[in-house]
Amino acid sequence: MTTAPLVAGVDSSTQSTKILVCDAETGAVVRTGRAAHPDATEVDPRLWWQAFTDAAEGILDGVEAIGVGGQQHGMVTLDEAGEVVRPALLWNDTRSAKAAEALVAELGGPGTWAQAVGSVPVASFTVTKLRWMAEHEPELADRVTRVMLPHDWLTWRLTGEAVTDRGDASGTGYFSPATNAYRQDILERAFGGRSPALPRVLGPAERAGRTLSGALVSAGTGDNMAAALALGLAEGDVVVSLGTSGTVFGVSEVPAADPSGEVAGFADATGRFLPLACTLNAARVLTATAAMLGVDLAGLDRLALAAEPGAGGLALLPYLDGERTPNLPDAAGSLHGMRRSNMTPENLARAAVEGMLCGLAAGLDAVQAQGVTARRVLLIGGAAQSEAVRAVAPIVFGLPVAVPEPAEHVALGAARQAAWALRETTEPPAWTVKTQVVLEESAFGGEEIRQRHLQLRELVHQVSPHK
Ligand SMILES: Nc1ncnc2c1ncn2[C@@H]1O[C@H](COP(=O)(O)OP(=O)(O)O)[C@@H](O)[C@H]1O
Ligand SMILES: O=C(CO)[C@@H](O)[C@H](O)COP(=O)(O)O
Repeated sequence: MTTAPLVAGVDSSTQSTKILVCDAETGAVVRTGRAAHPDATEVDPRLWWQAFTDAAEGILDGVEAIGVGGQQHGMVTLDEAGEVVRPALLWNDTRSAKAAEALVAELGGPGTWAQAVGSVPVASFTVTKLRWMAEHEPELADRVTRVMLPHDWLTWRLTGEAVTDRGDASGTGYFSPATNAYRQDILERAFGGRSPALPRVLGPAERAGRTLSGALVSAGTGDNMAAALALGLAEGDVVVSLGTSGTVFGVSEVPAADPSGEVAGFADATGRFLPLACTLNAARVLTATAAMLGVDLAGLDRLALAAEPGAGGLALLPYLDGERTPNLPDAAGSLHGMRRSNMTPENLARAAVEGMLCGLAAGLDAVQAQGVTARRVLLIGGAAQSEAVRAVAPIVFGLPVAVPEPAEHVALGAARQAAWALRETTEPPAWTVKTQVVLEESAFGGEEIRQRHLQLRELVHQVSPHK
């Protein structure tokens, strides 16, 4: 009997590093590892390396190939000696919001950006962080000779090669997914005329290099692209991922260019495109609400499930960390519609779940407006494990919701990419994803909940300093 090679997939996301060691033929998970990241919006990349080595402790024996999926957009700056110049600014750091506004205006407005790089940059995008650094830390900016994304930096630590893929590159704001080329002019304009080196963009199954111990390393990609690769998205499938960020995306054969900025026209990890809408407030809305109510996440589920759909008229607009879509970086959350009769822990728990999902429902509309067909939602990410989220999602989305078997889908996709690079085949290996439950859509109450959420959004937009 021959045994299949082992491959490893790494998910270096906002809150933690997770590693899956998988059978390269079937994708069956053989071993797992995990380590936490600091809770901050700027993080020294060396802490990600530490988390990687902690999570990898004792599980990589016999692994022939590794792929790295990473949180998108983070700005990693390196000097001549390859040392980190400053802590990385993460996708959820909103300090570059003004820089984003200025850059959008300078290049000719949102439509010009959407055509140039597929997306209208907001504070999340790397290009705006470089502008912020050029303006606020010019002496540090002068020392920067190389710029990378989080997954690029980990791949570089593993192989010594400065490489990326078009999926993650498409979140920088200086790479065009439509032409597969960097926009050096945009990079230089943003970074005050400086011209740092950028990682070489590899094809989907190309090899980045080898680790010191000889394991092959694949190109790696952004975390959402890795999840899409794990799930092998078909036409009609739309993913809703509920991690630190909430994302909605589907695979497309054509690039998106949404001048409203609601949808980012990313590339995927297979040579196609990944139109995506992203909110800043997802799983942590639930942890914050649970803490406020003095319960754990299971307790929050029980409370939310004990309330009626619509939470008795209570609505939560969960802009707890500001918001990205809609672009309201300085906004705070709002609780609306309070009456003596509805101010119960049950309704508050329900309003948190509904409010979080309504933000994603707006993203679903926006992604569909960009030509993505949605016949079912695949629910993934940490908060997809919540019973209340599973109950409310089909109501709010008005679509059947399938929950793939619990797995770290980003790490799984990175492992699948590693197996693909190992085999050097034209298509990724045929791993199958099992669906755990399918929840039928429910027309009951969804439209009313969404409408109330939209009205509350309008109210908040009127008083927000950015709109
Ligand atoms: N059963 C659950 N109910 C609600 N939230 C959950 C549950 N299990 C995990 N989470 C949340 O999921 C988040 C982690 O999800 P994950 O997708 O790993 O995030 P990230 O990729 O951003 O690091 C945490 O905020 C955690 O509280
Ligand atoms: O910025 C985006 C997508 O554009 C985020 O989705 C990040 O990629 C972080 O992902 P999580 O750690 O929340 O999964």
